[in-house]
Amino acid sequence: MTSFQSTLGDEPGIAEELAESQQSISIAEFFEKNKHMLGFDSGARGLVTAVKEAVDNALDAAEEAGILPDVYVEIQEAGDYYRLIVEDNGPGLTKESLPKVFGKLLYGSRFHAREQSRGQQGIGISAAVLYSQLTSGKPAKITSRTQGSEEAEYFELIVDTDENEPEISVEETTTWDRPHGTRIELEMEANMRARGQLHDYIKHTAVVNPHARLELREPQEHFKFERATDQLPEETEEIRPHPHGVELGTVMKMLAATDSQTVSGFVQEEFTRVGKKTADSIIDAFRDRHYGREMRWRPPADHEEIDLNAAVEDATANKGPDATTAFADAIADAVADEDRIAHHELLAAVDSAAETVADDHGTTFGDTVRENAVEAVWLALIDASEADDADAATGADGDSRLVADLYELADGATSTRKDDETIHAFADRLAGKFEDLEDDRHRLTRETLREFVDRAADLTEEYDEVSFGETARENVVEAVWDVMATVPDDPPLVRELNGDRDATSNLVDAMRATDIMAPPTRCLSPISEELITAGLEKEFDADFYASATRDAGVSGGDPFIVEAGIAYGGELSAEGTAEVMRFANRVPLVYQRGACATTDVVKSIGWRNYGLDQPGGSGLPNGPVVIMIHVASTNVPFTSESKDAIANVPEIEDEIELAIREAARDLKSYLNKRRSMQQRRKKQNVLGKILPEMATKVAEVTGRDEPDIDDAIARIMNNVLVERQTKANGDGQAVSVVVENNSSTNESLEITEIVSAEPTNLSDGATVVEMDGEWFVKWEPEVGSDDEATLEYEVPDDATFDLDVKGVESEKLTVSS
Ligand SMILES: Nc1ncnc2c1ncn2[C@@H]1O[C@H](COP(=O)(O)OP(=O)(O)OP(=O)(O)O)[C@@H](O)[C@H]1O
Repeated sequence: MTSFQSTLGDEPGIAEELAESQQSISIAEFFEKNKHMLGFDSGARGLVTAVKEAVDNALDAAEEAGILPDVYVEIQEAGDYYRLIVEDNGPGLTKESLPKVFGKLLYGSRFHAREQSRGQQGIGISAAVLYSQLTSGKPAKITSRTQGSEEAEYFELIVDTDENEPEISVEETTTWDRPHGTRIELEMEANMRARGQLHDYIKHTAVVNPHARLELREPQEHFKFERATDQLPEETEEIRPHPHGVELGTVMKMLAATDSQTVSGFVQEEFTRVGKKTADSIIDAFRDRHYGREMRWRPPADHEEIDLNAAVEDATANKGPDATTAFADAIADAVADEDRIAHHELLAAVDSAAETVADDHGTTFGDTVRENAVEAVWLALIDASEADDADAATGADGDSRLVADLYELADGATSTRKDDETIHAFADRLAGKFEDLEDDRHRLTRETLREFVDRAADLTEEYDEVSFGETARENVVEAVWDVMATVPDDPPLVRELNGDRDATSNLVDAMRATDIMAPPTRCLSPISEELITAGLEKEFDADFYASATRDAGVSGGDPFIVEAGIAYGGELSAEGTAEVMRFANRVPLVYQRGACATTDVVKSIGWRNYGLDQPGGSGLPNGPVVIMIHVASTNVPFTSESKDAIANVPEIEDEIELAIREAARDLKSYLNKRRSMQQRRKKQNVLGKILPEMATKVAEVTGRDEPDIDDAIARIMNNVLVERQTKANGDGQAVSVVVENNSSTNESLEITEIVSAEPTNLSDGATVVEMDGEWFVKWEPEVGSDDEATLEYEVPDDATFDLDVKGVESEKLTVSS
């Protein structure tokens, strides 16, 4: 039976017919259909996204111009629609760029800049315009006034989705009371169901942007967040990409575009943190990959009957006996001086011998003589047998020198469990591979070396019935590669590399393998530990706050910094799981929590280790905790264009984890301390109840005075005891404050006596301040463990006192006055 498919190709013109319906799609048309990708999937969400795009742009623009941002957001009900107005005091937009910014997707100033900014793609605000025109049919109304201009520009426009170009309906100049800035008015089908997310976005934006003034007026509520500081975030600078993490395709593009001619110039010019020395290291690593290394063999030992002098002399003709001997001696000495020697090193030694001897003897040693000498010595090194004593006795040939040399390397690199015979058989096979090499300089890449080792190991396993596992193989490769020499060949020029995928891939590998200083962080603007804590304190009434800012890392050539903060206890809700606050480049992320790398990392941490409750030992911890994470990067890897969630990039996840753990360690010590203080308090309460009863009983039985309970409690609890004693002294009284440190640590205290009369005869170290008829007498004694300090003064008889002690937690302190 003939199938439909098999006849399809026979019909003439069908491919042509199909081809006719193929056409390119404009990016605007694409996003018109796929608005969910940009965060405009519903009316509720669309409104939040539009606010976010406009506010992020306003903050970016003002900061870039060095202006403290002032952003006003208003949402009005407008019949069937909502009207969104966002006004900023930024630098404004020129008449030429304005229509494109709002009426063309993928148009912006940040896509190519390696500098931290909220905006990245050049899609955000034009997508909001697109969403508004799609749902309300109304154009966007934009007013903008640039600094110093008399008038403002006013436009009404939409995105022409066929062309992805702005379609302007109104264009005029107007007056505006703001000296500079931009005002956007969009109408859209929307609702306020995502009010919570909207408030969170504005509130959290205020937390991490304390230099901004933000106002939100919506149909039901009105918020104003005043500036908490006049300090703009440190200005960021654009940087070049870092060599760690740039992709192959990017480097190929960069090679095509660069003005540099050499690879050294290219890496220094186009990348950050690459100077001459680093460029040299990159080029060495590149040579290893591109050209391979040359094997270095051991020079002959004394017991080996290898006469390099004779070899050179035999190979040298017509130079006269003296010059020939001197030439041979110089080469043999140079070889003997090396631990190991590679072919190109031998070449250099022969050249140097030729120059010296030529000067001394007035003869020249041309290329042919030199080549003959190199060949003769090299053959002697790699071809000869090593006649050891045993062989000499039996007259048998020893192993080849290569076998002996490789045997030693392999023996040192493999476990002692492998017997001599196995290693020997392996070395023999590996040496055979070197001998078979077409390149008699014994030059090979690491991959080829690995193939040689694998082949030799496979054969050894097969014929000698022993195992030669992965670790042993890799160790042998490492040991041999280690003694091999990087070749001195010049790297290809940029024009030769350009378009050569394999060679460029070697360069990319070389850049990644080279130790290079972390990228400069002046392109980033982290919030800082201090401001994270301040922000959390402002927002959450907790008992404890911790924060951590990590050093910069690199991902995809872009530097990034991760910061974390934790708030615990206090007024935070103890019910349910921890609240996770996510930020990227100071922008709160309000959607897609479950798809975000930050959430994944928080869930993967064993929070029980840090003193939090975590059912099942994984997932979000329970309790009164807020965990805040900020990822700052010149290019945050979002999971989608709507920039809701950070992708699972391993280097970034590692740093997120380290930042959280750093803050969590502080939380753990706080919780541990709190727990031990709670136990102390419990114990002290019990003692405080039992001891007085016992004291009374003991006094009754013995007929003595009741002992001092405070003293006893302080000693049992290992507390610091501060006790005031007074004694009559003529007209007045002598006061001593005794500090008894029963704890196991040294303590620094701040002790203040507030006295109603002027004190005299103060003991050393006291300071006195009089205020409104009260004298504040202050000492700051350091009291060692098990030590005591006595602070003294005198006052008139009728004086009253008040003792205040600081520097020791209340649970570890007993004050008796
Ligand atoms: N309020 C504003 N004041 C001054 N310039 C602005 C303003 N809004 C936008 N721009 C300029 O317009 C460009 C495009 O903005 P758009 O929101 O489309 O993209 P973006 O912010 O660069 O990136 P993303 O798509 O990630 O939001 C910005 O890069 C910026 O140069």
